[in-house]
Amino acid sequence: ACTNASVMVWARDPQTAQHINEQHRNPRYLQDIPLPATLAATDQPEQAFAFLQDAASSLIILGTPVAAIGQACDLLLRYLPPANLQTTPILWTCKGFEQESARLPHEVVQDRLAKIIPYTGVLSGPSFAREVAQGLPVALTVASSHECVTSRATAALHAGNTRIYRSRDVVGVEVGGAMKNVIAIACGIADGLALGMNARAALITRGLAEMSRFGLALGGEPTTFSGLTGLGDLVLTATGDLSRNRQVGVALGQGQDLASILSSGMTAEGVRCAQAALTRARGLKIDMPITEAVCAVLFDGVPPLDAVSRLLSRESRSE
Ligand SMILES: NC(=O)C1=CN([C@@H]2O[C@H](COP(=O)(O)OP(=O)(O)OC[C@H]3O[C@@H](n4cnc5c(N)ncnc54)[C@H](OP(=O)(O)O)[C@@H]3O)[C@@H](O)[C@H]2O)C=CC1
Ligand SMILES: O=C(CO)COP(=O)(O)O
Repeated sequence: ACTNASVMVWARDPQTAQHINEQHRNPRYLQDIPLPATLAATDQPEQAFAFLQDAASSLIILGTPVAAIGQACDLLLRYLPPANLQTTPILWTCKGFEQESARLPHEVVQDRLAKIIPYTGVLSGPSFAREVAQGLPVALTVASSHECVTSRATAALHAGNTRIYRSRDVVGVEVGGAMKNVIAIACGIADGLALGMNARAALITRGLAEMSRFGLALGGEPTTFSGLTGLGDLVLTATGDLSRNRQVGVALGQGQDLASILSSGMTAEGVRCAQAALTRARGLKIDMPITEAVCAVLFDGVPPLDAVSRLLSRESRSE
């Protein structure tokens, strides 16, 4: 979707890789969208990394959910050629907190790669995969503490209908990406209950306040939360029907139970990370009423309307 650069996809499923090479479509995701002729796939990590011949101009993007980011790092450590270790930037796209450890993706990556692979960063922002694959306009942020990472990512991805903005605020960008999913579930619940557009606007605005409070406490910068990866992605996910997190919320609001909603195997990172985010926020003494309400509905069997009543019955406060 970005440039005419050659792209090699590593897929863990050999049949998926074969199908991509032969049919130029992904049989599992967005099957209706033809893939560019410059994109090839393999299930062999050695073959994927051998593709990175020009270490100076290559870029690796880890496109897995948060739950697999540690495994993806292990794969890099095992198979990335020595020439690439100190030169090729690694970006990830996942949005959330790790379920068991409540760590942000960069904390997982740092733990695994820091001493061996220095150049890492996060790619985030409002970007439904379907629209990106269709080549529609999109603006994203790449954040890293290394300028060489943001400039390489910009050189590789900023083209045509794709705009790349640069940031140094990895924490703020990751907190925005994680929390917008949780708030999108809350907005979906409100819409599933037909509570109206005023309620949705209130949840987005107070959700942004919640995201910002939490993000600042974790070390993010204030302006990041009004940017693409904060407000931008929050508005997209909370209001756009392509959002899987929003879809989960709508179904809950309409009375379906969580197990049946997730039975298709759909990825909804907000479900996976809401409890971890809450645990981490409590440790920092940050008040997160909307996240608490979402967790109560997801995990404690609280009926959606009761969770809304709890939110509404909170004491009045200054904005
Ligand atoms: N979809 C979207 O619009 C956007 C998603 N994101 C974020 O990016 C991340 C990924 O999202 P998305 O692509 O939608 O998720 P999906 O679950 O739809 O796809 C994830 C991909 O990761 C692969 N994968 C999962 N686990 C592993 C593993 N252990 N080892 C190797 N590969 C693995 C899957 O392989 P397999 O097919 O074999 O299961 C699949 O190809 C999420 O955190 C999401 O929030 C960010 C921006 C937009
Ligand atoms: O992150 C996304 C858009 O930026 C995709 O949102 P969902 O994971 O809710 O589909």
